[in-house]
Amino acid sequence: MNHADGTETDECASDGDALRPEGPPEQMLAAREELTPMLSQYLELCEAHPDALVVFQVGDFYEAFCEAAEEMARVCEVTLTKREDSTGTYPMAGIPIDNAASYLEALLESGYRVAVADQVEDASEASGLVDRAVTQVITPGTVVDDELLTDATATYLGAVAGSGEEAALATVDVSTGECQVTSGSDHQIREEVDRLAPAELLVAPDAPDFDPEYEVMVTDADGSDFALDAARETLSRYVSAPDAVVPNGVELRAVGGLLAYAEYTQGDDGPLSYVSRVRRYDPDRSLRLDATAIRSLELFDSRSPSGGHTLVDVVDETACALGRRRLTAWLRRPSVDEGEIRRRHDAVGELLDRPLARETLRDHLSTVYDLERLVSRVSRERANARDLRALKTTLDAVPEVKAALSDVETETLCDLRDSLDELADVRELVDDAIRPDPPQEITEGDVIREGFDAELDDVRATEREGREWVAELEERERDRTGIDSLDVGYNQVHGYYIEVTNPNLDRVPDDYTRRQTLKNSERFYTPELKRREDEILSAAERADALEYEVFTRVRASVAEEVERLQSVAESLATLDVLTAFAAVAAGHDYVRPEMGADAVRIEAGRHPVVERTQDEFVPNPADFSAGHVAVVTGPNMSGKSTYMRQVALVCILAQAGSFVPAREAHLPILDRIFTRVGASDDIAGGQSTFMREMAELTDILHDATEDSLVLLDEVGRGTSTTDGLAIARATTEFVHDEVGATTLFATHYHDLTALGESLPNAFNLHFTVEKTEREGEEPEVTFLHRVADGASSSSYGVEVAQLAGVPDAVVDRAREFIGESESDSGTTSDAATTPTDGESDTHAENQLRTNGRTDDGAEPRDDDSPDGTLAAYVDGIEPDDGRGETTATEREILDEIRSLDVAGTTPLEALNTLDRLRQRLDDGD
Ligand SMILES: Nc1ncnc2c1ncn2[C@@H]1O[C@H](COP(=O)(O)OP(=O)(O)OP(=O)(O)O)[C@@H](O)[C@H]1O
Repeated sequence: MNHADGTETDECASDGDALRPEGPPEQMLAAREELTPMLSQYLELCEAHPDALVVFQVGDFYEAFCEAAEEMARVCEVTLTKREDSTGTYPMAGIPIDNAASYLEALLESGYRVAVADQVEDASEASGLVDRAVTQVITPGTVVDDELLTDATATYLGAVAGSGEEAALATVDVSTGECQVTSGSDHQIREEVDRLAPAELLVAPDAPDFDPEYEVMVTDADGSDFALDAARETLSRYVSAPDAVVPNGVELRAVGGLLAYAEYTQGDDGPLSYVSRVRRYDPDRSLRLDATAIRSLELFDSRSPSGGHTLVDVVDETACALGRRRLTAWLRRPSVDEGEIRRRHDAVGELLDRPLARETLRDHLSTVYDLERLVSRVSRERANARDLRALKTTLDAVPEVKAALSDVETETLCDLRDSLDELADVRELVDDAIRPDPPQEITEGDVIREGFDAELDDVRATEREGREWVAELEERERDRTGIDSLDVGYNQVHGYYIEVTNPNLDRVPDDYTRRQTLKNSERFYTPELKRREDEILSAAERADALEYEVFTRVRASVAEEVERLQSVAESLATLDVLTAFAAVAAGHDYVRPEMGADAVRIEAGRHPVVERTQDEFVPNPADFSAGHVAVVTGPNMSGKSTYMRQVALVCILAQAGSFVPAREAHLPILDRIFTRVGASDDIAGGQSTFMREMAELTDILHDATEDSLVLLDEVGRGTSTTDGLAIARATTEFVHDEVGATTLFATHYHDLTALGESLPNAFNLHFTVEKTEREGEEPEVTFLHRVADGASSSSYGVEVAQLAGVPDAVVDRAREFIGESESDSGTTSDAATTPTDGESDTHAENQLRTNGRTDDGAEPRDDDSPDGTLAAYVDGIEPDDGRGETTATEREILDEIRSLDVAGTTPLEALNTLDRLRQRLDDGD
C-alpha cells in the first residue's frame, strides 16, 4: 500500500531525509521576500497544493525546483540543472510538455500526486509575468488523459466514510463520469473496496483505517468535505434534490467528499459536468464475488507468473472500449435478477441465431470510439477537433446499428433499438462545423469548415485574397522591372520580401525599400506589399482566434447533450457485450443455461479458459443439489481444481448473461461464490499463509447462505496433517449442517471421503487415473481428467513426481518409503508429522485407521466431535502409540501444540518446534 501522506514515498526521497518534494520548498520560503516574481508564483502554487508535486510551465517545459526537481530528475531520469539569481541557486529539472505523459506516469507510479500549473495567458500578450494556474491535479484515481489511462478498464476514485454498521463507499470513474455509492457494515465496505479496487481511496476521518489488499494510494481526507452539510452542498451542484437522490446520510457524505476531491483535481473548474447522475446500489443485488474469489477464479488477472488467460480474455469478443468496460462490469457483478438474466440470454440467443445481423453489428460497433471518455472530455472542455470528429464517426454508427436491429424480436434488443437516439442534430453540427481531418491543435486554424461561420469566412477571404495578390506579385514585378530572376518570398523573421540578385540592383524601382542584405542579393518590400502583409497576418491571426472561438462554441453545444450521449454510450455498450456473448457462443459451442433450477446440473461442462489451452479437454458433468457437499478426491494433476473452478465459472458466465461451455446446463441463481484455494497456491505477504487461509475460511463460514456456492480446495493444507485434517472435517460438517451452501471440497485427505458416505447430504466424487503396469517396467499413470462417483483410492503423488521429471533415484526411494509405511501401517504413529502432500494421504489414512475411527466403521463425528465444533475436533485428537494408551510425554506435547500460536509462528520456528517435540517423543520412548 502506498500512503499519499508520504509514509511510503519517503523511500523515494533522493537523500532519504525528511524533506518532501511536495509542498513549498524550505529554501524558497526562507527567501520569500526577495524571490523573483516567477519563483514567488511557483512558491504560492506549491503552498496551495501542499500534497502534490507541482510542475510549472515555463515555455515548452514543465519545471520543478528544489527537492521536487531532485525527485523529478531521479524518477523521470532527466538532467538536474540549477537556476541562479540574486536570491540564490535553486536545483531545477524539466520535462518537455509535448512529451509529458510518460514522465507524469512515472511520477504517478512513484506515488505522487502531480499538480500541473499551466500558463493560462498568452505569453506574448502578458504584460510582465505570465499568469499561471493549476489546471489539474493528476492522481492515480483521477487520471483522465488518454495517454495515461492504460486501457479500456475503468479507473475508480473511491471515498469511504462512516464505520461500524454505517459505512459507505462512493466511487467515480473520472474518465467517464460513472458515479455510484453503496453502504453497509464496514466489513462489507472493505469487501467492496477490494472488489472494485479503486486506484485511489479517500478515507474520511470517521472511517476505520483502511488497508486494502492491493496496491492503492490511500489518502486520509480532510474531514470538512465529508461533513453532511458540505457534502449536500457539493452534491447539489450535480442533482437538484441531493437528499432525494441519496437519502442515506453516510452515503451522502461519501459522495460529497468524493466529488469535492474530484473537482479539486480538475483544477477547481467547478462541478464535473459529465457526472450527471449518482447511482445507489446494493451489492446484494448482484452475485457477490469478493476479491479472493475474483482472484482465485482468475476472472481478470492470471495467477500464472507468465500471465496466462483469464475469463475476461476468453469471452472478450467485444468490438469497442465501451463494450469491454461493460463486460468487465458484468463479470465483476453478475446479476441475481432472474428476469434480467433471462432477457440477456434471450438477446444472446437471438443474436446467435442471426449470424448476419451479429456480424453487421460487430462491424459497426468496431467503428465506435470510447464514447464515454469522449463525452467526458467534451464536457471538461478538453476535447479537441479530432475528438469531435471521433464523436461524429461514432454517432454515424448509430443509424447503422439501428438498421441492423430492424427486425429483432427479443425484448432487450427491441428496447435497445428503440431507445437508441441517433443524435442527428449533434452529428450534423459536428459535421458542418469541423473539418474531416483536423489537426491536433485547436488554436492554429484548419479546424472549422468553410461555410459554417460567416465572419470567419470573411476573414479567411481577406487572408486568401491577400495571399493571391502576393502570389501574383512576382509576375507583375518581373514585368514592371524587367528583372526575370526577381523572386517573391516569405520568411518568419522578415515577412514578405522581393529578392533581387546583385547584378540587377540598378534596375530596382524607387518604391522598393531595402529589408535585408544577403551575399548575392538584396531583399526589398514595397508599401503595398507591407500593407498586404499586415492585412494577411492580422487576418490569419484573427481567423485562428475566431476558429478557436467557433470551436469552443460548437464543443459547448455538444456538451449540452451529455445525457443523451451517455445514454447512447450505455446502449452501445450493452449491445456490444450481448453481441460478444453471441459470438463466443457461436465460436466455442456454448449453450443457453436454464436459470432458476434448484440444483447445479451441468452436462458435459467445460472450463472456459482451460479448454482453450488444451488440445483435448475432457468435459465433465455436475449434479449438485442445493446444500449438498461434494468431497472431491483424486491424484495431483487429475483435474480437481479445474473442475471446481469450471462449475463456478459456468455459474458466473450464466448470471452475467452469457451462454455457457456445456452441452446442457440448469442452474440456480446464486447469491455468492466463495473460494478458498490451497495455501501453497496463495502466497500473500504479511500474514502467515495459514492464518490467511483460516481468515478466508472464517468469512465463508459466516457469510455463506443456502444460495451460495462454496469451493474449498485443500483447506487445512497450510498446517500439520493432524490439524489440517481436523479442520477440514469440521469445516465440511459445519458447511453441511449449519450453512447449507452447495459446496465442492477438493482434498488430499482421503479420510474425508468417510464423511461423503456418512453425512446425508454429502457424497464423494473422484478423478480417475489409469495405471498401466507392464512387467519389468515402472507403472505408468495416465490422467483421464474424468470425474466419477465415489472416492479415489490412491494419490499417485510419486507417479506425478516421476512425470514431472524428479530424478529416478528419488522416485525409487520414495516408493521404498511408501512400501515401508504401508507395511508398517497400523503400528506407527508418526502420521501427524508427515510433511508432504504426496505422502500425506496414505499416512493420513493410516493414522485414522490406527485411531480406530474408520476401520471399525463407527460414525466418526459422534465419536470425535461431541458438539461438532472445530475446537472439539482438535481437542478430540489424541495420539496413539499402537498400544491404545497415551503417555504423559505425549499428553504434554499435545498440550503444547494446542497452545501454539500458529499464526504468529514463522516457518523456521515451526520447524524448530517440530524438531524439539519429535526429540522429546523419541526420548520419551
Ligand atoms: N477436464 C480436463 N480435460 C483436459 N485437461 C485437463 C482437465 N482438467 C484438468 N486438466 C489439465 O490438468 C492439469 C491439472 O489440473 P488441476 O490443477 O485441476 O489438477 P488438481 O487435481 O487440482 O491437481 P493438484 O491436486 O495437484 O492441485 C490442468 O492444468 C490441465 O492442464
